[in-house]
Amino acid sequence: MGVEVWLLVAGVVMAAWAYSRWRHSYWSSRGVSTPPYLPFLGHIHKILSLSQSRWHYFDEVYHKYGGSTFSGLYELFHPVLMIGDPDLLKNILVKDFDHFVDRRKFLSEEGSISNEMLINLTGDEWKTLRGIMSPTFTSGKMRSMFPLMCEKADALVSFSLKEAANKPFVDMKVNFGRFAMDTIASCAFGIECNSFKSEVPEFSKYADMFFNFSFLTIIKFTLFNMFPTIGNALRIKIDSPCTKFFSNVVEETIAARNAGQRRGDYLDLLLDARADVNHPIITDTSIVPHNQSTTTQGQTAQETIITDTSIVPHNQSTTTQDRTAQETIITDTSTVPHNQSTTTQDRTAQETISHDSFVTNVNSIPVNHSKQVLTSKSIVAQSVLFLVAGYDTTASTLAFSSFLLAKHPIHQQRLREEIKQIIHEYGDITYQGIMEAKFLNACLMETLRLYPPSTFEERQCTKTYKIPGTEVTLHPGDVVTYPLWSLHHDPRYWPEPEEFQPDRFLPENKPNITSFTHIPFGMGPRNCIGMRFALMEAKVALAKLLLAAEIHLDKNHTELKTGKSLLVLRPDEGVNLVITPITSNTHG
Ligand code: HEM
Repeated sequence: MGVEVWLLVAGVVMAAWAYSRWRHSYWSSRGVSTPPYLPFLGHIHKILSLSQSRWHYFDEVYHKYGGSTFSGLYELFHPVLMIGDPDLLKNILVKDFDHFVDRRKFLSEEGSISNEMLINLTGDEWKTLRGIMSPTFTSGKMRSMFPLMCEKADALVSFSLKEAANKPFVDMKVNFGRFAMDTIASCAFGIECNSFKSEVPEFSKYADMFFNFSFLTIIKFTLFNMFPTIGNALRIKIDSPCTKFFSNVVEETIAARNAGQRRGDYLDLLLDARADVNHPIITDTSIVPHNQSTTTQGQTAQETIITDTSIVPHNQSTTTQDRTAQETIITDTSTVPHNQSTTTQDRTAQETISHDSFVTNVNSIPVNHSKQVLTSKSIVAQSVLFLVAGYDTTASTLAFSSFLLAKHPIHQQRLREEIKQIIHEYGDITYQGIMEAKFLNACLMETLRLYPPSTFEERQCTKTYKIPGTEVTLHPGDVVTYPLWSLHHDPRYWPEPEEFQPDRFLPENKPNITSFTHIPFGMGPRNCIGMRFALMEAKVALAKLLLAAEIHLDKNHTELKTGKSLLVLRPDEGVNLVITPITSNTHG
């Protein structure tokens, strides 16, 4: 090769290197420090590492590179800001939410229903859909789903006891998975998947696929999202076969509903939004709770929503429609202040899910009613999302909590005593009793602190935003990530952070908790929409299980392994427990 060619190659390399340096000066030019990074790659090799889960790398950034306040990262050239300061998070997730309404879109191939799921929607589309879906999770709806949850929990207990009679230990992760799937399918869609009746439950098998990301899938996914046009041109497929399976199930169920079988459940809410938003149809209101203010059987879905939102004070001056929109949104933010007029159990519901007492400015997130019409595809998308989003998260939470309670028999016995006390008071496991069970709530909160299924979350900046108290300005498109796992394990907020100490979450100790350091469901108007549902079903399952059996660690499975799954936190090798039935003599 001639000298000219070498010079040309050297010139191209230097220009590329200078370009990379320029792109990677995004954070330093704004006064934000960054962990060491590689030219061109930035931090992507760390974020997508095969040898280390993402939350472990984030924890390193949090502790070593300023992430506990904020630290700049690059996914190739794309800037991502990690924010670990609870006060700043409060601003981003709640106070200045209107600058961070969106999450980064994670696209799948063109035409995929994943692109239409709530989790992926942005701006007005998200607001409208969230407003439609939220009424599924009001306290009234939870109360009406309670008997179904109890039925599924009974099935879980008898199945687990039967297994325990024939095996030295039972993998409770698998059984909680069956329970979570049966509960969601039954409560939201009236589908009976009978997971306890088959050796390999079909629904759980497909839902598992959704979460078993191989490294190749993550690479394909990342590249596709960085270069969607190329991804589509190359016809890269990201959707897992599970999406097709669940779509078919939902489509069949919708066909049955169209033929007249209505239940007033989640699916009907979506179908009503498709049918005619001003005159929604509820032909069978059996699942809708009876309320004092309910007048006629044929009341509209919107009226039903209003009667459900008993935890929110009604603003006399708003019109019915406005009130519905506001209440719909208020009820799903865990930041609503306690109100004098709320009933005991509703207040407990709020306390269960929040230690924060400041207001989200819901008026800043208006809902446009005229657009509340869903396409059939969107309905299928939200239904599939419901099935998969609530499955692994809830099953893992239950598996982790059962492991921790087996490891700490004193807490297990204390919890059992609390449940017996509730039965003594209410005659049975009731909605109200469960809502008032403080130690049960504390055990779940502490489990979610130690093992949050989602270890980090994101928001995308939608309007130019100066981070309060700094000179740093974020621009539309910048991504903010918050390290849930690190906040939950930070010894500054949680003394002896690795210890299972449920008492931290008892009402008398809640003043010691720093706001925004325990956020397993996220926070603010875009928090987890299924939080109440997940907590209620987890509480019912734990209560029923501990009442019927003692759980112990198996001697060969005393350690919990996590970290194989690179994105979500779950027990890698199940949770194998020895289950000993409690006879009726020892029961009372
Ligand atoms: C223990 C169980 C669960 C945990 C720990 C959990 C956690 C989370 C977290 C951390 C987020 C993101 C919040 C944020 O960005 O601030 C989220 C969002 C979401 N979750 Fe859950 N979740 C659970 C159960 C459920 C259930 C049962 C459902 C459905 C019934 C569900 C449906 C969703 C949906 C649809 C979103 C997206 C909300 C939106 O973008 O508006 N989750 N969840």
